[in-house]
Amino acid sequence: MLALTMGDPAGVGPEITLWAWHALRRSGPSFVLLADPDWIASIAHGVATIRPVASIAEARAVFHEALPVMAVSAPLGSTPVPGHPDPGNAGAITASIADAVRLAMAGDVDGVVTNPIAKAVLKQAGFPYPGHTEYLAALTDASGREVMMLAGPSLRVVPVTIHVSLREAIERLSTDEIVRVSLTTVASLSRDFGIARPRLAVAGLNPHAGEDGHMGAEDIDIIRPAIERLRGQGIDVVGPMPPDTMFTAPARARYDVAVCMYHDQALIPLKTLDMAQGVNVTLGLDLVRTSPDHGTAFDIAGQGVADPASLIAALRLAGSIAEHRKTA
Ligand SMILES: NC(=O)C1=CN([C@@H]2O[C@H](COP(=O)(O)OP(=O)(O)OC[C@H]3O[C@@H](n4cnc5c(N)ncnc54)[C@H](O)[C@@H]3O)[C@@H](O)[C@H]2O)C=CC1
Ligand SMILES: NCC(=O)COP(=O)(O)O
Repeated sequence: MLALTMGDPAGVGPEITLWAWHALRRSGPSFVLLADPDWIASIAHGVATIRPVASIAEARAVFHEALPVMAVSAPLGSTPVPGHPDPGNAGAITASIADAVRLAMAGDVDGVVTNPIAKAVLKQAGFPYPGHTEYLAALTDASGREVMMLAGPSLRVVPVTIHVSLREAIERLSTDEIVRVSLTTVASLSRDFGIARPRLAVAGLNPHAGEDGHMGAEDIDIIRPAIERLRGQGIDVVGPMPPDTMFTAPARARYDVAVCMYHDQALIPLKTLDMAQGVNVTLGLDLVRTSPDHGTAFDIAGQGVADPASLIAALRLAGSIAEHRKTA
């Protein structure tokens, strides 16, 4: 049993949740939605039967016949309108995440799957974190240990720096941080994905990975020493790879994960290749957390055209990681 957060209720989260339940109700993994049961029931439109539940045992018992919904510890500020986010709902959105984490840390659920939130909307309401990844780390006393991975059928990527400007990403890049992120990634691929000896490809930062220092010094001064340290620890690693050619099909066949230097270096190839099936996984925490790779998609919310595939993949991957951890 997994806990699924409500995300921004004005985004596509609610409708893809209904379709995800429809797709998984027989095969699982089972999940309980943390949201306002009356509001979800008002939008279910025959796609799903909604069942308010007060316990995980109850959720487990009803999942094959109804989508179990557990009330969030903070109420909605207003009735959600698709495509029109309201910062007044930030309290319920973030409480849904905190409630899910509590259930996971207590061992009541096997993991947390999050629906998309709009960072700017939460910021307007005073939410101090740049995204789920950092909030989940804070909630589980693991700040500084979190790592973001995006995994799809064609590619896995890990950005060393996450939700910061490009300028700040370059300033923050360090040998220690590349090593930390890489080691956490290796441990997770081995424990959570069953890859005994993961092969890492570390991206360069600059064009042509710096062209021997003629196009930037970071590849030589920061990235190469990290690769040498990782090799010294027995890790199968190559790099710094010229970023413009490391995502071609023949290059991808030679590694299990690309360690990238900044958010878009990682997420552009991932979403270009695997948008519909990509899953965001948080590594380095004491709980299992996945989410769809896409955002709130306010432009199409409520129109009945949102694709639930990435959320379904996120639920399946969380179930699979939880199983791997139980048997590890
Ligand atoms: N895990 C999370 O909570 C994430 C949240 N976001 C947030 O989402 C908000 C919007 O971000 P955008 O950059 O516009 O990205 P987005 O992923 O919401 O939308 C980009 C494009 O993809 C389409 N799209 C997204 N999901 C789709 C789906 N399930 N089916 C069909 N089409 C889909 C949208 O209609 C839009 O044209 C931002 O506030 C951002 O912070 C973005 C990424 C992840
Ligand atoms: N672009 C990925 C993203 O914004 C997801 O971040 P998070 O909310 O999972 O931390």
